Amino acid sequence: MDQINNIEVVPCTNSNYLKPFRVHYNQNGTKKSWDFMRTHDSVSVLIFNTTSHCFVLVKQFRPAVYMCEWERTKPQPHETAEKADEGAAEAAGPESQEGPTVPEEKNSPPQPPASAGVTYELCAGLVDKPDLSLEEIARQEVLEECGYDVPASKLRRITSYRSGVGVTGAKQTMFYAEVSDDNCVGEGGGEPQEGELIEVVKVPLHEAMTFAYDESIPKTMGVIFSFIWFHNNMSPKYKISTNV
Ligand SMILES: Nc1nc(=O)c2ncn([C@@H]3O[C@H](COP(=O)(O)OP(=O)(O)O[C@H]4O[C@H](CO)[C@@H](O)[C@H](O)[C@H]4O)[C@@H](O)[C@H]3O)c2[nH]1
Ligand SMILES: [Mg+2]
Repeated sequence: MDQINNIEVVPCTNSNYLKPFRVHYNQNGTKKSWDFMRTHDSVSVLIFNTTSHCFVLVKQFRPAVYMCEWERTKPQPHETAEKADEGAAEAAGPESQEGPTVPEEKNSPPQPPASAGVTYELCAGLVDKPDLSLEEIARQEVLEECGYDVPASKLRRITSYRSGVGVTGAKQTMFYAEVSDDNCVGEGGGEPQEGELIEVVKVPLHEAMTFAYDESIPKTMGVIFSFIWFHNNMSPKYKISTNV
């Protein structure tokens, strides 16, 4: 289990990963504006191991998810005794540009466990290498994060879609990779020099649909969609019956 401590939230003024903007525009004669972030597009890969009949997922600590959980478990302003500060606190908000915020204030509940920020995801990565094809980026992620060496030509494109239409509008392209134990050349786990701490986890095929709809298991939409895609497109080949 990861140890998460010394948390401090500060304004993000300069990032290699996201840039906030405000766009002004006229829509059908009405003046409007919208705040959004520019980020990288991404790829994700549904990996199915034909030796063990398991899906191969990754599990990792996501700071953004953790901070959402923290916010959710914090008492609402009307529940705190600090009525006088309420207006200012509400106007500024923890993520405002006013300066650093340490979430651990008096009256705050104890810090949530690290597990509150850990999610199950498809193997995925940012499209941040302009000279590489999406397939090649996906191939590298499968190797780095999950330890399977599969040629880019064996990746089947499932579809692409917009992730986060309100905030980023970024496109994610999803692939399917069939692997066997023979393709396993390492443990995966991500690039330690990039600070990635990824756990590779297997979900048996016969448990996939229950897993997909179990709300107590935090996961991405990609996991749910791809399991259903497999169910609709590949299940006959693997002769399974699932109860959805
Ligand atoms: N975001 C960020 N902020 C930092 O401050 C920050 N500091 C370092 N990094 C580094 O950026 C790299 C990001 O890793 P990946 O290329 O594997 O991309 P993912 O984070 O897996 O994101 C994909 O998968 C997600 C799940 O399906 C989707 O939601 C995303 O759309 C999709 O891109 C890692 O080396 C990480 O150490 C940061 N990354
Ligand atoms: Mg990744």
